[in-house]
Amino acid sequence: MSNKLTLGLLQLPVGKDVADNVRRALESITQLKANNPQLQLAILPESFNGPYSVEEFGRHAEPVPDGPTCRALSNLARKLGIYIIGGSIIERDVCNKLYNTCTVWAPNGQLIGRHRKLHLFNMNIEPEQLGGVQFDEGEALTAGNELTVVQIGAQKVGIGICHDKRFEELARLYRNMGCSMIVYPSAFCICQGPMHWELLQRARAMDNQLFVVTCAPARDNMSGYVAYGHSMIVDPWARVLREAGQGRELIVETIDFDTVDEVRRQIPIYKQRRTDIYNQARANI
Ligand SMILES: O=C(O)CCC(=O)C(=O)O
Repeated sequence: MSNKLTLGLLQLPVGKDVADNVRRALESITQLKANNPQLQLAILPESFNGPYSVEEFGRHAEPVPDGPTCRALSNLARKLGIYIIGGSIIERDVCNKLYNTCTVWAPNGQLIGRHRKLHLFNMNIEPEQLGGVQFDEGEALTAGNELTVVQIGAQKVGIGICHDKRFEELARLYRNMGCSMIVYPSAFCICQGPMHWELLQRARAMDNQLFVVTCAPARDNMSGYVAYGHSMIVDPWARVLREAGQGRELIVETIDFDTVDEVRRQIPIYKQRRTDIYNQARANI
């Protein structure tokens, strides 16, 4: 099996109307595939079908996988014969709990992964700091409890959502589970984005020697939560391979997973780790 994968990042605007957002996502993926027949995987942003807002989550929540957005993604994956990492949507479960959920679809339209955001975004940066940001997803959402690894072609891919990328233990576990790429649909805002967005991705890529990919919404200065944009592909050397700007942008890139082995062979930190010492120290904390 080829060690290459052609993926597309769809940095799309997200408005108030769910049907419009979904239609735009479907049309954009269809167009991207028409222009790039080699496309194998399309990736959407966090909360791609509705506003990223604690007050609005309940309004646009849907069942997974039996809601209209999931059905549309499944049909499109099958029609185009590609994988889709469906950014995230707000999921309403049978007990009426809400989750920030990423669904992953195979080229036959089957659901192969459902990741409920593990680390809910909770931050209170004071206004003096770069405009500040106050956000607490926990006011409306419940955190997931499971890691999610999906098989995409020959690769194992770990899934996280936005704030999940701040937690290096999660990325480490994905690496230990055999992943060669982690995909984080995301929506950082313009406050902490410039400080931490690229750094976090490069750090996760460097520590774990794998590809790190994010897809963010396009910036809308009039929305309540102004997204940073800058969807990105970072390679296992921790180099930024591709980076979007702030507006609507579609990126297509073919990545070569031989780079993963190349880096792991040349900088063999995983053979050098002193887990004996770490475990001993951990037991004494
Ligand atoms: O961790 C951050 O700084 C931002 C997180 C975020 O925007 C999110 O989880 O949606």
